[in-house]
Amino acid sequence: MITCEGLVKIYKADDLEVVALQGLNLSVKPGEMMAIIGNSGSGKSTLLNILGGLDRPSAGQVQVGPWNLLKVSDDDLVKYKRDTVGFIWQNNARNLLPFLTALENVEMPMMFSGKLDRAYAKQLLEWVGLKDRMHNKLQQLSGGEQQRVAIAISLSNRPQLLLADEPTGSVDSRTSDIIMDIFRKFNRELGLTIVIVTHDLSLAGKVDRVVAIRDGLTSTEFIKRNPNLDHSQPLGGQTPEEAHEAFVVVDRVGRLQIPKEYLSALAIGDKATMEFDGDKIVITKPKSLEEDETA
Ligand SMILES: Nc1ncnc2c1ncn2[C@@H]1O[C@H](COP(=O)(O)OP(=O)(O)OP(=O)(O)O)[C@@H](O)[C@H]1O
Repeated sequence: MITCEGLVKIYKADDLEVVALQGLNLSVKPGEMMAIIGNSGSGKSTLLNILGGLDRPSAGQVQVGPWNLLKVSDDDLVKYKRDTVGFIWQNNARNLLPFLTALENVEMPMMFSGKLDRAYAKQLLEWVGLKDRMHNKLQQLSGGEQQRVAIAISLSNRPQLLLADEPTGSVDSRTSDIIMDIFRKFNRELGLTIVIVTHDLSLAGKVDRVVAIRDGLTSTEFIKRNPNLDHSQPLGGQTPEEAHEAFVVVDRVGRLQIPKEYLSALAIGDKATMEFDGDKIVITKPKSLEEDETA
């Protein structure tokens, strides 16, 4: 569904350049429900905005289904945003209208794209557990309920891909569990591909795969230990390490990222010695640094 190769995003402000993504690789299969985790400033939102067609990449490759998002024309990008992708933000005020009912809010994007389908709008609200509240105005709903309306809206045009930026960032842990269960239901029953961006490690146990981003690059990948695990059983509170098997990401040309804490523990600066030891590769501080530097 998604392939990013060597994805680069540079923001230019006055004379300053910020390299938010520096050659990121990522691949997401159709029907996968995965999370991208990283610290503040690691490039998560930048990646999601590019995948959602809200921002253009600077270089590299980014393909979502049949769409090449580096080369797509502005007109096609509008079609892509309308038909292929659904978006959920942490701050749902961005796509909700408080003076309309939940149902009217879900119908609004359908009207914009000329495909009003009231039965489907009602079905979506029922799926997110708001059957009895669909005629309430948004301002009469709680924050968690509004977030569920936002999920229904994001699916109103039947996208194949759902992108969620910190979807549980401003709700309590019970509501967070409800939202993750709703995502899982849509993933299973509609085959929806879901990419969730978060810095909340407790969401990790609820997805099939977690990709960690560090400094604009994918660094580590966590894959669920038992993919057949019943997803309806809450795994909340588990860290990626507990619920998943961890792998370091090795890109197509053999590059990998060594965690900063490992490098500083061994006082490795900009050079290291690498030895192949039959069945492992050993990375150590250079034995003869001076020799190395004069070479
Ligand atoms: N529009 C912009 N102009 C300039 N720099 C930007 C812009 N958007 C993001 N950046 C910079 O790019 C880097 C990555 O930002 P990004 O928002 O993608 O990180 P993030 O991982 O989503 O962080 P957070 O969790 O805090 O939202 C940061 O250094 C940020 O300051």
